[in-house]
Formats: sequence, C-alpha cells, structure tokens
Amino acid sequence: MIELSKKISKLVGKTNAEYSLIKEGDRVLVGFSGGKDSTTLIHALKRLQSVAPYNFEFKAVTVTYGMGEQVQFLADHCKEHGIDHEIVDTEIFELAGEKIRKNSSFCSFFSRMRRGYLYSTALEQGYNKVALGHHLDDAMESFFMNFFYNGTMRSMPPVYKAENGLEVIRPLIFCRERQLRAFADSNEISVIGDEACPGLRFDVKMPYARAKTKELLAQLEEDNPQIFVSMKAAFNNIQLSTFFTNDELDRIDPIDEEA
Ligand SMILES: Nc1ncnc2c1ncn2[C@@H]1O[C@H](COP(=O)(O)OP(=O)(O)OP(=O)(O)O)[C@@H](O)[C@H]1O
Repeated sequence: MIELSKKISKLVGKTNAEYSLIKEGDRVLVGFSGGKDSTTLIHALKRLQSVAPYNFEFKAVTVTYGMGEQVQFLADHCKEHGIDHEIVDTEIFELAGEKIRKNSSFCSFFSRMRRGYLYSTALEQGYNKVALGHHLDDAMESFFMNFFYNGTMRSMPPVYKAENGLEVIRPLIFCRERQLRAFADSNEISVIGDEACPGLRFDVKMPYARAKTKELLAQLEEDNPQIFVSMKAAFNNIQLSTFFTNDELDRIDPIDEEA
C-alpha cells in the first residue's frame, strides 16, 4: 500500500482549493516521467480523487524520446495502483540532433517538445487540463535562473491557460522537493533519477545555471532555514512599482527605503 504523508496531501488539497486547480467534471492528463515528482503527483491525485466531494478523471501519460527507454515498469506501477496510463512514443531524440537552436539548452528543447506531445495527446483525447509535477524548489530555481542568467523575473505559476485552451496545473507547487523524495524513498518506489534529461547524452551546453542556482539556494537555506518560507511569501507580495519598469512606477514614493 502506498503511504502519502499527511503533509503532502494537505498541501495538495490546499493548493487545489486556493487556485481552483481541479473541479467537478475535469479530465486531467498528468505528465508522468517516472521521476519522484510526477510519481508523487499521480498518487496525490489518486488520493484527492478518493476524498474530494467532486468527481474528476485523470490519466498518467509517459512520453518516450525514441532512445530505447524502458518504461514498461511505469505502466506496471500504474496498473498495480489502478491508475490509467498511456505511453506516447516519439522520435524527439532524433529530431534534437537536427533541429536544436543554437545556444538553447538541450534540456529545454526536450521539455518544449515533450510539452507539445502532452498537449496534443490531451487535445486529441478530450482532456481539459494537463498536470505537471513541478514543486516549490523548481519554482524558486527557475525564478533565480531567470533573474541571474536571462534578465527576466518570472517563475512557475500554480495554474495558467495555454494558447491552445488547455489549463496547465501544478498541484505540487507548494511541496518541497525533499518531501517528494521522501515519499518515493519511504514507499520504496523505483524512480527515474533527476539526471534523466536526454539532453545530457549530447556533448553540449549542460544545465549549468540550474546546478549553480540549486547549490546557491541550498547554501542559503543552511544559514537561514526559513528562506523558502520567505521566498514563497514574496511571490505573493510583488510590489511592481519598486522596480524599473517605467509604466509601473508610482512616481511619488512616500518612504524612500534607500534614503
Ligand atoms: N517523459 C515524460 N513524460 C511525461 N511527462 C513528463 C516527462 N518528463 C517530464 N514530465 C512532466 O514534466 C514535469 C517537469 O519535468 P522535469 O524534467 O522538469 O521534471 P523533474 O523535476 O525531473 O520531475 P520528475 O521527477 O517528475 O521527472 C514532470 O514533473 C512531469 O510532470
């Protein structure tokens, strides 16, 4: 029997309610890589399905890249736990060699292509939402990577509407990565490692920015264990008029913090 911690199921329930992620009648396609995050996600949704006062459907979908990946064990895992599952086989790996844009990281190329297959499968099969297993550490890392290396301030919202009309939801967005790792470990579920990005098989630009940012946040958290609490609060407390965007400036600042 799979044990989902109270903490995770409470966080998922709360996030779901606060952002109206899943509602009555929703059909949710879940991106299931077999990593610890999306493995937790399918079990968290299974649990939500059993306790929520409304009905919704979901199916786990695994996209393969055409690299001869062995994913039958993921189908077996879902079958064992009564979760619908489908494998979508693609040739992304072959395409990557030909089509990758200069200076774009291979991991982001794979991620974009994979997302495309998840979207088209959802649309073809009448799903209205796509759920992904991103968590709070992902949101913060992504924010700081963009901040430090890409000159933009952006992160990962709990929900957004894609151009094709699908809603993309992230029910684990307030869970810490270590909680998801603990879930997989304590249930002795064999998961695909985080280094599974197929881009790492090419001798090209590695995800240096992510590794550096992860390391930095871990160091900062050692000194200040509350740092993620503060960062999460900050994401709900954005004061646009204190930045440099001309259109957002108030012009009159009653308390000049820097004075
Ligand atoms: N091969 C795949 N097939 C289907 N969905 C995927 C696949 N790879 C990733 N996803 C989805 O995209 C999300 C983000 O992918 P990313 O590679 O950044 O995840 P990760 O942090 O390694 O997560 P996970 O532990 O779930 O693999 C995953 O949590 C999952 O929902």
